[in-house]
Amino acid sequence: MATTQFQDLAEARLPARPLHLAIGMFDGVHLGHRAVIDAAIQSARRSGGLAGVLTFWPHPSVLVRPDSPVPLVNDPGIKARLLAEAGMDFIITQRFTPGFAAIEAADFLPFLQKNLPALSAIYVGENWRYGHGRGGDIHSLVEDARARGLAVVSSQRINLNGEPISSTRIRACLAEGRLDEANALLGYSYFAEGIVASGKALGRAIGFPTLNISWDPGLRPCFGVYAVQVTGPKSAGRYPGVANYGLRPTVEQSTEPKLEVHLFGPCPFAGGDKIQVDWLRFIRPEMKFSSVEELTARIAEDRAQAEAFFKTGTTAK
Ligand SMILES: Cc1cc2nc3c(=O)[nH]c(=O)nc-3n(C[C@H](O)[C@H](O)[C@H](O)COP(=O)(O)O)c2cc1C
Ligand SMILES: Nc1ncnc2c1ncn2[C@@H]1O[C@H](COP(=O)(O)OP(=O)(O)OP(=O)(O)O)[C@@H](O)[C@H]1O
Repeated sequence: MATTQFQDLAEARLPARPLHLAIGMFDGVHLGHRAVIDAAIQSARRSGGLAGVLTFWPHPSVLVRPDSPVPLVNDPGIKARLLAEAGMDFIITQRFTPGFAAIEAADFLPFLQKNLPALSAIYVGENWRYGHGRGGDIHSLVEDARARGLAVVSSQRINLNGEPISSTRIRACLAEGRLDEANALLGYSYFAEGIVASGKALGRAIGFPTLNISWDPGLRPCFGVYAVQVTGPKSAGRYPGVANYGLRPTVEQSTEPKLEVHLFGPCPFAGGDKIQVDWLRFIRPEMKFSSVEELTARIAEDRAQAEAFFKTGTTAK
């Protein structure tokens, strides 16, 4: 079944089948989120109901502290795609307006039931908070739900290496170049999706042609060099390469980071193609070199390290 998307609870028109609703921001759709999502999907499949997600846009921090909102791992389109791939039947991206934020915890379930009369069960993590000022918690939720004939399925916090998995932890890993940990927490390889644009063609001149990708993530990962794998429209293959994400201080003065990928083999992609770049291993931080020759020599080393990673799973020389 194709996933149906709604921009607001008030617009959700769903068949009269029991609704199993997972609720949260789900930025990154990480392994902890998957526990909540999978519980909803399994119950829906067992009971002949529908599984859906109630998520929000923008992030609540945009209202609470507009000067420093939380930078997001996923834009709403990517998040919806990940949730659809997980098996969700519907996704409601509720606008997080001042009016919505003002709903008191005690009024939250009545509000949900008014918009989703077939609501049967709610799926959240045990630490989930809701309502104005995050006034409601799992205890109030269970109590209110029982009184209203709703089930609550709460997932225990999933940990990695003894620490809870969270979007916050993943953001810190990505920003600090701890890509292996970020990927382990996500349960998939962090990726960028964008359109191939034309570069300055200096890459070709120095022997390392690159695909320049238009990509402007909310959360900017650590500027640096990564072993990557590219997929795109022209062929079913996965193309290994080495990427730089950053400001390219050796060759330009810019404040807007760019993502560029040098593929090891022939490149089947051209300007205008939409490609996905999976980030597999952090190699080094971006640096300012004193000459293009020094940069070129270093890129040759980066390429060798990335090739070694694809052959042996390690980047050690
Ligand atoms: C593997 C790799 C590593 C790179 N590392 C750096 C770096 O540390 N510092 C930097 O200023 N530019 C770095 N670059 C960016 C180069 O400056 C850039 O690829 C080159 O100028 C070509 O740009 P163009 O494709 O827009 O012509 C790197 C590029 C690649 C492919
Ligand atoms: N590690 C986890 N284990 C189980 N459930 C989780 C875990 N992390 C989040 N959840 C649940 O998934 C839903 C979406 O969570 P939310 O996006 O608020 O999580 P988060 O990853 O903790 O984000 P942040 O770090 O930005 O606060 C919520 O119901 C939440 O309780």
